[in-house]
Amino acid sequence: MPTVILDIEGTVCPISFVKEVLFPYFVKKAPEYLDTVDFPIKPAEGLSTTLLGFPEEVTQSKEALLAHINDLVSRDIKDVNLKAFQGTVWKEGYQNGEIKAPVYPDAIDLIKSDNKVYIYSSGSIPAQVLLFKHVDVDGELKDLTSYISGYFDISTAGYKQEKASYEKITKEIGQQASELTFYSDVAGEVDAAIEAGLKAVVVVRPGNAPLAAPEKYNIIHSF
Ligand SMILES: CSCCC(=O)C(=O)COP(=O)(O)O
Ligand SMILES: [Mg+2]
Repeated sequence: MPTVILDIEGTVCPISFVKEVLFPYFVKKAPEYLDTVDFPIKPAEGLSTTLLGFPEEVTQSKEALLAHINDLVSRDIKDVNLKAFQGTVWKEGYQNGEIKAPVYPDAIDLIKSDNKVYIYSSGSIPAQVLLFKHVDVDGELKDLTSYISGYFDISTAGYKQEKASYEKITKEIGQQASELTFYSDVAGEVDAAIEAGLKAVVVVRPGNAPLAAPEKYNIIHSF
């Protein structure tokens, strides 16, 4: 049974879903969440623990923290604390039906196939699970999590353009690197996976950034 590792944004769902739905939802809701904690933030349970991961100088006031968070979002910085906070906020949107994940039909077919499927995204693992629990299939919500063997994010595996992250994932999965195929829209991620000995394929979807050197890669437009 082949084993595949799938990126999310730009691979199994459109980049526009992340940039035009998930990020704006987070930016709109984040202030309300910050209203639930006292500033300067002190060690406590729940959201405060996540927020204390941000640099100390920005956890002194709501205004400073919001400015920092909005800056990270606008530059699409893959920051562990930001990703954890985003997952917390998106949970509300998925649960109240405002957010549904537009996973490409061919990606749904792959996930439901005989392949062993793992996910590796910069989005936090709780955010990944929410996404695959709330997949929009012709207007109906479907939960695909039972088809997924495991999840990796930047807090568990490391950054996606680093060879060591794929070595760690290979060890966790417990197969030879050469038996694993990683799919991503980002050439730097595919390069890192190949360096670690995995097979890797670039997925080109509508709206993805153009590749600088397409001739270097195995490319697909759908699974
Ligand atoms: C649950 S993924 C949400 C999107 C996100 O925050 C992100 O950073 C996607 O990055 P990817 O590694 O999937 O391209
Ligand atoms: Mg991606």
